[in-house]
Parts: sequence; structure tokens; C-alpha cells
Amino acid sequence: MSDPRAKPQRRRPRSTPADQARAAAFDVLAAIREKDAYTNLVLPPLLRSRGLTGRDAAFATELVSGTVRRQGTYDAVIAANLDRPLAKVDAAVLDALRLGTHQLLAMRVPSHAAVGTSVDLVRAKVGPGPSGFVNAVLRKISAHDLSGWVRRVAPDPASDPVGFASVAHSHPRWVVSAFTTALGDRADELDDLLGADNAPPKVTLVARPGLSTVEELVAAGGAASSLSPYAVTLDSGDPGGVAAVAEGRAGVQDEGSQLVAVALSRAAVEGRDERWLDVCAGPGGKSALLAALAGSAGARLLASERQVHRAGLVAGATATAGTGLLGVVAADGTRPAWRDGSFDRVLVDAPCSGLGALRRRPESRWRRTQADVDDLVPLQRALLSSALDAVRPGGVVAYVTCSPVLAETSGVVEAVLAGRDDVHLEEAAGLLPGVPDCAGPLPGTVQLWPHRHGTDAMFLALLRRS
Ligand SMILES: C[S@@+](CC[C@H](N)C(=O)[O-])C[C@H]1O[C@@H](n2cnc3c(N)ncnc32)[C@H](O)[C@@H]1O
Repeated sequence: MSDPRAKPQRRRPRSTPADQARAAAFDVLAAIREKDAYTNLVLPPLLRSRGLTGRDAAFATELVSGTVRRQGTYDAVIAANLDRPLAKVDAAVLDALRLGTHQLLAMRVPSHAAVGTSVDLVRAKVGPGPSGFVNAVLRKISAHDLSGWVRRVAPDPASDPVGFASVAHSHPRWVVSAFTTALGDRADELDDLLGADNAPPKVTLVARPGLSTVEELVAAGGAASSLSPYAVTLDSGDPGGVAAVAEGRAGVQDEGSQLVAVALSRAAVEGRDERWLDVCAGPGGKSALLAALAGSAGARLLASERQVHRAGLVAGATATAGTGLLGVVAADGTRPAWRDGSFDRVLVDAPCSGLGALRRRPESRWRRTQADVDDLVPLQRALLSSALDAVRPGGVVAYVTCSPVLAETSGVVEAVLAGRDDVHLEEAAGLLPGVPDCAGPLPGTVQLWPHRHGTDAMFLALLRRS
């Protein structure tokens, strides 16, 4: 029996699945911030370990991904409602404010629920101290919708178009400037490009030739895509549930990544065409497709990667490749372990800023800096030069980046071409006849775009050694 004289206890409501989803989202944001983690790597195992499935998993996923994507806009909104600089707000409290702001401005969570659950979250995760502060800030933010806040906090688009786009579309200023330059005479597409970066992409599968077919993947619930002959998109569902993916006969791969590999395989090569090389192979998506294409063409691919553990991932990704795979090695592509002129086709999928894949890696935009690009360019040039040495006269090298930033694309290609007289740039766009509007910054090069092609912003230059 309970003691009738005891004070009535205020019973805390039991935590609902939605609260657990919010707690999971908060913990993923902490991992992204503290451990430089990637959402797409941390979130799925965390959801599994907490038993979150279906709608609750989808809610947590949208909370994390949307909050990370929109962080630039939300920070400007939060800053406008503080009595101190944003940098003075405790990082964990700021995460809770960002999550609350996303629920208020971009998800259809009623204001009282978005504010109340954020206060509960911060009380549970940080302590009671900042709960009043979180309550006050979020209640102020609930007074306007997203476009209302953008009008209030973004710079005037007429006097500072880059600043406006940066806040309105949540990209760092330097990225907005670099994308504007990369769009060249199509800079009027900037809003579309930045908008496309903020939309979650469909899952795209690749049917590895000789191992699976588009028809098999369509029968498993996908829809054939029009650009790559091997691409199938999934609207929803777990790709791991598709038998061909589980068996390694198909994989998850952006259509742009498929197209650059396909273009290399289609380039005309006179004479011997038996030895293909992938210089920067980890984690192995393009190697798996190239090995399958090599197998169908009677050639064999050597997949090489500097980092040993990533070479291990390549071995896993190419495990089903069969006769099209010569082997996987761990080697520095700038100090090659092969003789000059050994290969007929070479892919250099260079380490780059990755700013072409912001749809899939939303946190990258907040990590990368102009200094990273400056640091990468010498390595990109060295890898392309070594690849040109590795290919035989008459053979082709595909230089690829998952970035449209000119320093990493045309800048690298021009610099390397300027230093040698045995190489010329070839027409690559013509190798992708079904891909409209893909001309790159140098004649013959290809630049794909999320807003035009629904792919990552992959760049491709095809160079032939004479
Ligand atoms: C853009 S990723 C390649 C992605 C891969 N082609 C795929 O489709 O899965 C670049 C890779 O180059 C590797 N890398 C960096 N420096 C290298 C070097 N000097 N030699 C060879 N690989 C290098 C990185 O470790 C990284 O795995």
C-alpha cells in the first residue's frame, strides 16, 4: 500500500517512440560534431541498436539529415534570437536548438510539441540548466515560418547575392562562390543547384553487367533510369533487401559514378585492350563496375588504393567480379608499383573535396574549406601525371572528381597538359550520348550536376597518350 501522507509525485510521461527518435537524432549530431562521423555511416546502426524502425526510424533520419543540411540557415535564425553570440552557446544545447528549429520550420511538428520535446531532450541530455533558455529561443522561432525567417535574417540579395544564397540555401559562402564560378555562363542555375543539394537523393542501384540485369532490379521494385544503362532507382526500401545487392551482383552507386566508369570503358582504344587500372579504388564502387565491364570486354582490371584498410573494402566490393578482376593492391598511385606504359585504360578517381556529393554527405559542406582544396590540388596533379605514365601510348586515362570546383577539375587537367607534350584531351561527352547538357569547363570534358541530371556533380576528362 502506498503511504497516503506522502506528497503526490509528478509522474514523468513515459518516453514515446518519437522521443526516442529525437534522442537518437541528438546522439548522431553529437557523433558528427565530436568524432567527424558521417550521418550515413552512424545513423543506421544506431537506429538498429535502439530498435527504431519504420516511421520512427524515418522520423529520426529526417531529423538528422534535415538538420545537418539546413544548419547554415538555422544557425542564422537561432543567432537572430539570442542575446549572446552563437559561438557562446554550449555545443550540445545548440544541437538541441537546431533539431527543434528543423521541427518548427521544416517538419510538420506542431509548435508546442517541437518546443516541449526539445526542452525535455535538453533536460535529459544536458541537464535542467539550459531548459528555460531553449524554451525561450524556440518559442521566438515559432513566430515565423522558414521563408519569413529567411527574409528577416539573410543579407539583401541585391547587395549581397552570395550571402543571401548562403543563408537561404544553407551552404558556406565560399562554396556558393565556387559553385557560381563552376556554373560559368549558367550561373542563373545556382538556386536550383543549391536546392538540389538540400533534397535527399533517391537510392540508385547498379546492375553489374554479367552478374545482374536492370530487369532483375526492376522486378525487385526499382525503376530503370534513363542515363546509365545499368542504373535502377529505388523510391523506398532497404537496398540490402534486394537479393542481387545482398549477393554482390548489384550495388548501391550514384548514377554519375556509373557514367564516368561507363565512359572510360567506351573510349576507343586501338590495338591491345587487356589491362585496365583503377588508381584510387577505395572503397571500390567504380572498380566493381569496371571489373564487370572489363570481364565482358575480355580485359582485366587491377584495382589499387593507397590505404590498406580501404584496399580491403575494394577486395570486398569486387569479390564477385570473376575473371574481370586481375587483383587488388595497396599502393601509392604517385609512386606506382607498375612499369610505365603497362595499361590500356586507367581511371583516376582522385581524392577531392567531395562537394559534388552534398546530397548524400550533407555534413561535408561544414567541414571542407578552401584550404582543403588548395591542399588536394598538388596530389590530384601528381596522381593524374602518374596515371598518364602508367598508360601506354594510344591508351586513355579518365580523370574524375566528385566535385565541380574548377581548381580540382579543369585547373588540374590544364596544369598537367601544360607540362607534357605526349597527351591530349579527348571528347568524353560524346561517349555519353544519352546524357543531355553535360558539357564541362574544358572542351570535351563532362560535368554532371544534381539539379540537371539528378546525379552527384561528377567531373570527367578523358586524356589520351600519344
Ligand atoms: C574519391 S575516392 C575513390 C572512390 C572510388 N573510386 C569508388 O568509386 O569507390 C579517392 C580514393 O583515393 C585514395 N587515395 C588518396 N591518395 C592516394 C594515393 N596517393 N594513391 C592511391 N590512392 C590514393 C583515397 O584513400 C580514396 O580511397
